[in-house]
Order: sequence, then C-alpha cells, then structure tokens
Amino acid sequence: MSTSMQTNEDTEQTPEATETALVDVSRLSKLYTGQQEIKALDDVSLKLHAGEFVVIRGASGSGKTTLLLTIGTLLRPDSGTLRIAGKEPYNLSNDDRARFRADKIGFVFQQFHLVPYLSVLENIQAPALTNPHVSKDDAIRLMEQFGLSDRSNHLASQLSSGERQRCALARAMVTNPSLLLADEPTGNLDEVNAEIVMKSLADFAQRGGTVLLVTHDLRNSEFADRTLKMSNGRILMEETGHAESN
Ligand SMILES: Nc1ncnc2c1ncn2[C@@H]1O[C@H](COP(=O)(O)OP(=O)(O)OP(=O)(O)O)[C@@H](O)[C@H]1O
Repeated sequence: MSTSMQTNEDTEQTPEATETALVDVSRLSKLYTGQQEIKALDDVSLKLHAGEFVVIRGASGSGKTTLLLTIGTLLRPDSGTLRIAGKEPYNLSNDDRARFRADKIGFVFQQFHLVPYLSVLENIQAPALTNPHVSKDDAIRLMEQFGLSDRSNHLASQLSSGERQRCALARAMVTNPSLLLADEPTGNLDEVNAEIVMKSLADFAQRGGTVLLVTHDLRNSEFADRTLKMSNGRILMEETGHAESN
C-alpha cells in the first residue's frame, strides 16, 4: 500500500475517534538542572487533532525543541501528561515506548540526520530496522514523490542540502506515521527548497496526518492551520486560527 498518502483512510475512525485529539498534552513541565536551573517547559497544555498542521514559533531558548522532544517521547517531562492516540507513552517500558515511537511518530530536523555512507534509497528504508511495516516499494514511491529517483544510488553525503532534507522527509514518512514532528526543517534551505518542504508537510496534513513544526521563522506559518507562540517555556497565545491551547 502507498505510504505517505494513507493516514485517515487506513485507520478505522469512528466519529467519536475523530473528535478525540491525536496528541493531548496536559500541564507538561520540564526543569533542566545543573549549574543553573532552567524551566524549559512551564505548565504547557496543547491538543493536536488528526489532519492539523500546527506551527509553534518562539525565540531561541523559549523551549520549542524541549517540547518537541517531550511530545516525541524522547524526553520524559517532570510532571504533566502526554497522550498520543489514547496512550500514555511515558507509562510504557523503554522497549514498548521505542516501538510506539517507531510506529506512530516521524521526525524531521534542521540537520537532516541522514546516514552519510548509505544511499538515498537505503536512508529512506532505514526505519525498516525498527518498523516491520516499511517496504521497499513504499520507499521507492516516496523517493519518486520527492524527486529523488535520479539520485537513488547517491550517498547521502553527496546530496545538496535541499535533496538531503527531501530524503529526510521521505524517511520520516515511510512508516506512515500519525504524527510528524519537525524542528526547524527549513533552517538550512534556500527559498525554493524550503517551499517544497513546507508544501510536502502541508500535503501530509491535508491527507490526514498531524504535523507539529517548531521554528523561529515567521514564513513557516503561512502553511499552518494554527500558529502558537512560545516564550520562557510557556505557550502564550494563538497567533492565527481558533484558540485551543492554554
Ligand atoms: N540538556 C539541557 N540541559 C540544560 N539546559 C538545557 C538543555 N537543553 C536545553 N536547555 C535550556 O533550556 C531552554 C530551552 O531550550 P530549547 O532547546 O528547548 O529551546 P529552543 O526554543 O528550541 O531554542 P532554539 O530555537 O535556539 O533551538 C534553553 O534556555 C536552553 O539553554
């Protein structure tokens, strides 16, 4: 089955289920301790629904990456609750949480995080290591969708920045995740490639996937259903659309 385009259609959704938030963040807090205590998340609440594209904007150090890592089940909060698709991932064992993450969540980062000595196709297929549903056919289809077919055998280290990010996006989508988390995904790209990436994320959301993107770049909001502003570990206000968060 096609991967990138099959979010809502392939999951059995009752009317009740579609009304339930895919991601329900309730009163998350996270304090970094060390030489200095920093409250990176301060009582953050947020709901993300299936098919929503939400941007969180904020200055450097406002807590955006911490929020993304916490929602990505990679950084345990000190308090508060995270529910994704009705489950509380931080209540699962480490192994079960890793499986849950591999199954439900795709990540896109500013720095791409491709494996430099693997080819484009091998990079896109890499999630097969942790997700048994990833097939070569899906990887090839995404490679075509992102205009990388003629680079199939190039090593990731031989790609341009735009090609690397498109490859990283294809890799993030090959598992057909419910949720895509993106941290400054256009930070290293020129305008043309940035637009390709943003349109691909918007397309993913239009087909039923949920996208949460954190950035300091105002231009990314153009593609979002909602933009929230973050400052000092708190979500301050909704910049566009209807209010949903604290
Ligand atoms: N591992 C850590 N240990 C201690 N403090 C940290 C750690 N990670 C982040 N911080 C601090 O927590 C605050 C929030 O950091 P975070 O990376 O979430 O912000 P951000 O909004 O993503 O910033 P940027 O846009 O610069 O990436 C910052 O003050 C940062 O210095």
